[in-house]
Amino acid sequence: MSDALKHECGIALVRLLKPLEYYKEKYGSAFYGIQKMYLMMEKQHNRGQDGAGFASIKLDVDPGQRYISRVRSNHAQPIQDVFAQINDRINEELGAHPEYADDVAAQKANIPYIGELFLGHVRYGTFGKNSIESVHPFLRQSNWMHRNLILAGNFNMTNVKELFENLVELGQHPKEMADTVTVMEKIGHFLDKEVMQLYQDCKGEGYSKREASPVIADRLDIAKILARSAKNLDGGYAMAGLLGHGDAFVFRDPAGIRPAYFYQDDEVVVVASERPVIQTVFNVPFESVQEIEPGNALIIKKSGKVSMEQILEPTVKKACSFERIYFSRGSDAEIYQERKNLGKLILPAVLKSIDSDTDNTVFSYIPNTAETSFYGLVEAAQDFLNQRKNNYILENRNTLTAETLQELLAVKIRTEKVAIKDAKLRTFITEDSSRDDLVAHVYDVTYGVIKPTDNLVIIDDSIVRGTTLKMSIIKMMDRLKPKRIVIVSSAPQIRYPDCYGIDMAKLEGLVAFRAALALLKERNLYHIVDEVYTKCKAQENYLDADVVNYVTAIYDQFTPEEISDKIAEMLSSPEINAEVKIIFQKVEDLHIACPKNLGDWYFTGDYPTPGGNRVVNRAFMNFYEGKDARAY
Ligand SMILES: NC(=O)CC[C@H](N)C(=O)O
Repeated sequence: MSDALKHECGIALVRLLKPLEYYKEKYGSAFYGIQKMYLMMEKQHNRGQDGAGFASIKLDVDPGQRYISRVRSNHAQPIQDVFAQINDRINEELGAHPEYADDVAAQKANIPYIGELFLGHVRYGTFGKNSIESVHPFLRQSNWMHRNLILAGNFNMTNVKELFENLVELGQHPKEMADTVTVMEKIGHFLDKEVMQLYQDCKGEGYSKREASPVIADRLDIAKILARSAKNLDGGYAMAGLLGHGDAFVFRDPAGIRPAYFYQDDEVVVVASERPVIQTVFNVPFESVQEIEPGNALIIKKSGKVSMEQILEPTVKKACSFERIYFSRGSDAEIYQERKNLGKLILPAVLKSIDSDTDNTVFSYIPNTAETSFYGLVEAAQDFLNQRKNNYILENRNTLTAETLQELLAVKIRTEKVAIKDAKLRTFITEDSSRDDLVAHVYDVTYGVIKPTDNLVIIDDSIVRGTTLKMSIIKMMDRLKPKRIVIVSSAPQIRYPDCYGIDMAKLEGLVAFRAALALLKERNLYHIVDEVYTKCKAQENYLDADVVNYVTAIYDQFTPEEISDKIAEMLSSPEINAEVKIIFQKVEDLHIACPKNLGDWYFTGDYPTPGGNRVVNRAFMNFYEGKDARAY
């Protein structure tokens, strides 16, 4: 994506099912779990670079011994920083105590971070700021082992404010309004309740307080706690939690908006936000990694018992399609094919834009995430060309000479690496004066491969704000003096805000929205903007279930092509000599390419939870009232 879009988070959970000695013997180190966590987090760095955090739990320790460790960082390279801290500390201890080297029991007793249960997180915030306090995992401490709660999630709730109010209604006094704290305190509240209940039961059965503690831990019904806590949640989430004594869970929203995958054998249980992370780090095949089903929680009891339990009734599955288009790594077997299909399916529109003149067209892509859809586009273009050659040969088979046949077969689809991101330049971009010129050079171009008679087709994953296209890419492409620049977006037009984990909560930032406004103005239809506002305003105090997305009226007046053409016009400027065209994927084709991820609210306004309609209304009102704020 040429626009920097802050998005996503990644979770990583590992539970070692065997005693630590086993890993020392088999893999040469009792720090096996930490090493795996490092890899799992690094392999998800694409999901978040605002911050990273790690927590670990040692099972079965004696009172007085530390059993929970946590490190968080919001430094420039947060994952590196977290593991540098962990490494330093471990090496310090091992250096000071050479006798620990082969003594796993001593390592576990004396060195932090080593343990049997781990939770990691990489963050791009969608709520609050990027302070260290906002970095996951969050920790709710207690002197009772089983009441310690550690939480990390890839999530965004549309109703955090309401959830926060609920806590206050319960008499609580949360010390901050971070969304993760709110969710954690909610789970914490029901955890406390469950513990109380179990304690009463134990008491009735004649257990002493001390005896009751492990019995409570054993009997804790995680599914019940989660079901109570999740009742009013409205959002997209994959929430991972650990309890101090060693239970763990990962719980996914009922529409399956946010992703969560797991793997299990007799040594480990592993959860991550992306499948290939688990495949690579544990060297296991595609089929052995499964999805946590929507509305379900994977529950790992301290005993090692693993179960999948339904927490909430699943709704229609609307897994986020942006995961497939852009966020998740394309190394996933399915995602790789899906991205290629996105490229393939858009070829007809591309051919139309270049009058099928493939001889005078160079195909390229904007690095790096669009590379896979580029391969798909080019394969489809090759098929098209072959078909054309076929037809020609069949039609002219009587007159064809060896030379013309050779000439014909030599014709190829022209592909070049035209745009190269010059990442280093970004750090200079500070001052406002001459900023535009600097920004223009964020992308470098390859000279000498484009002729003035050529079309230049560039595929990108998606176009959000269009700023980089306007300020840099199109300007730099124009220096190559093509006849026409065709920008191809493998995603449809982004028309509506996200409220489920992508930090895209403002309408006026979206180039499609600005284009629609411009068209409304041009055609003297701007009164529709006022009408939409009035309708949104009237719904302000409605229950979420009753709110309708009226913002669709802004787009309803126009065909997608009209909006695309307007976007092209807005991204071009008088000094650009080439004709600029923009093509977006059709929503129907997106669904054909990515059939398992039908969540498309940012393209269609079709939100999978009632809170989504409230958010899009709020976003519109924020725009209309000139408020620069997130809409949830
Ligand atoms: N992208 C995410 O999943 C963010 C998680 C959470 N909402 C935060 O801001 O910390």
